[in-house]
Amino acid sequence: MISSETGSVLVLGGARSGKSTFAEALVTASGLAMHYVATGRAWDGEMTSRIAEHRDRRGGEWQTLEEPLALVDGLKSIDTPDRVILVDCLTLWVTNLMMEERDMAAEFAQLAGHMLTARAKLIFVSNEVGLGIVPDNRMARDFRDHAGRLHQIVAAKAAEVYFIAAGLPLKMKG
Ligand SMILES: Nc1nc2c(ncn2[C@@H]2O[C@H](COP(=O)(O)OP(=O)(O)OP(=O)(O)O)[C@@H](O)[C@H]2O)c(=O)[nH]1
Repeated sequence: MISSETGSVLVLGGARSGKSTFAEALVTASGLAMHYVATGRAWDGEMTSRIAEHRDRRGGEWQTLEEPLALVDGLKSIDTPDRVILVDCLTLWVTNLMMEERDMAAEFAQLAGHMLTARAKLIFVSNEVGLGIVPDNRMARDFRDHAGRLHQIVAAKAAEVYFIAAGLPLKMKG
């Protein structure tokens, strides 16, 4: 039997699959105060314009928190039951943790622990990066493995899990 331990949601999909738009719609439908936790960084002009596009789409009703590394601390700082928090996205968080050579298992365990006690509704967006051919460099293989492990941890705790492809959601859990 598939079980869940929290009211959280995980939304997985490929690049430009429509996963962020789908997750944003879940947030809007919740009727709760809308918070966006961005793990991305504007490291170049292209990312800056992608971020600007996201901000325009969200509009002024959202509160945005940028937490490239201290994701759990960020989530704890706004953890009240009247809030829904969209975390976009777990894979960029994994990238940032790897760049800083953090203890991945410890970071993932901390997030899983927070999911069990969170009072806010949590919606996680992440890239499914494990479907292609085996990457030819070690770092990309490690990244793919860390992301896969994190997805399993978060999916096990989540009440609902969706996979998005071509803008269409497939409900996998809940
Ligand atoms: N720093 C920061 N990053 C943001 C903000 N809004 C969005 N982002 C980042 O922008 C990233 C999404 O970029 P895109 O490349 O457009 O998304 P995508 O995954 O290709 O496309 P979708 O599947 O449609 O979501 C997210 O992972 C966020 O971390 C913001 O206000 N500040």
